[in-house]
Amino acid sequence: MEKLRESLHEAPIIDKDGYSYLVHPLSNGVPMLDPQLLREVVVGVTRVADLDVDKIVAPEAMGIHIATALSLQTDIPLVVIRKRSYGLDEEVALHKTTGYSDSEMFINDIEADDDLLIVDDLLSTGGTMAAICDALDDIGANISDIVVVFRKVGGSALDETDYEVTSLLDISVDQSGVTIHD
Ligand SMILES: O=P(O)(O)OC[C@H]1O[C@H](OP(=O)(O)OP(=O)(O)O)[C@H](O)[C@@H]1O
Ligand SMILES: Nc1ncnc2[nH]cnc12
Repeated sequence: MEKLRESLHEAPIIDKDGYSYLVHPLSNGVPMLDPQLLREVVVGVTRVADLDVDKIVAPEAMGIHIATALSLQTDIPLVVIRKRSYGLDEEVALHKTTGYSDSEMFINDIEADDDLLIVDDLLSTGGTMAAICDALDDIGANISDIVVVFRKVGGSALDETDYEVTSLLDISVDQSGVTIHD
């Protein structure tokens, strides 16, 4: 994970009403995402993830490019959990909160008994992932694995659940920069 580590030292931090927010190619699409970095991440995910699944699931927006690259690499189909409703039959809505926002998301085309790998760029409060896991569980899907690129240390909403998250790097973020926790 050499490129991933290096990239964190160059990443700007912005203040979102007192919340230190990492601006990183994988988490924001800016600054420019180097294909070699994306490749390193996809290889990293394939090494740790359970790939014996029916579908890769990624939340809009910044899980999408990671999950797309992973889908191309593994031939596993991809479902995106969207921030907009399509009003399709069986669409499931969920409410998610992060450290700086509050919004709805919508799940389509996940069925009971689907085996799923959930992929996202970053886990912070865990508000997004916990809401997604609850909704997928209500549908009756089986969450086989959850992999994120970055996990902010210090505890998350997932700690109170049975779901385990694997991260490529554990980090903390404050105004002075990013610390990697090995
Ligand atoms: O653990 P949490 O506190 O829930 O934060 C993690 C979530 O926050 C970011 O998404 P965001 O909602 O900012 O949307 P984006 O992907 O469109 O940037 C990130 O991509 C994760 O999905
Ligand atoms: N890019 C980011 N940096 C820090 N915390 C976050 N929580 C969600 N996205 C984040």
